[in-house]
Amino acid sequence: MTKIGVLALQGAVREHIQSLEACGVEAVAIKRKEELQEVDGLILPGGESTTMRRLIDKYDFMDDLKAFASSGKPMFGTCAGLILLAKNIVGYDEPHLGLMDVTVERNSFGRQVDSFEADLAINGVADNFTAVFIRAPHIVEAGENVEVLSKHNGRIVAAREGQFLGCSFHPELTEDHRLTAYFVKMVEEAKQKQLV
Ligand SMILES: NC(=O)CC[C@H](N)C(=O)O
Repeated sequence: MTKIGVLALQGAVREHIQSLEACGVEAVAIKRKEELQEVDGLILPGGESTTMRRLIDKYDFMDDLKAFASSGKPMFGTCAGLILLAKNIVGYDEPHLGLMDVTVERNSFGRQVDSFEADLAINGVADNFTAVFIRAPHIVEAGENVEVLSKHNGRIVAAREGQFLGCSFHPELTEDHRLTAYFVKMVEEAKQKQLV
């Protein structure tokens, strides 16, 4: 059975686990780097990217997360998780994981509006997806191999580059599991390829 991990250092872990289970796969909270070996794909949840980065360093996850990516297994970064995945972060000299060819800007929907909902069209996923944004980043620039999946008010809020999927919002906070299901499919396809 396909098994997907959710990095459980901080942030919205339980809701992602429930969403994955609703999609019919086994889901595990990853608290130790050794546990990465058990899973076929990984979700980096929303939360606070600077805190998550601190915990990645504290629990010595960095090399193992990069090795996970090098093995070709899919990774899905949501909100703070997208910031962790990005190769460039506006205002920072260094990225965190630096895996996905996008530039992101943190807290980029204005300070007055901490959170809001928007109906999005997401390519290959849904025509009408209610997305919850919480102090969300957006993708300022996407590399040539990045497929833009969704925009909100002209700003890129979901994208895919091969094994990497990222979104600005929190897909785990509603009962709509279609974006999680899209990631599950990515993981199943990658797993299939490795078996052949
Ligand atoms: N909901 C979220 O994940 C917010 C992300 C947070 N603003 C950050 O920069 O890490």
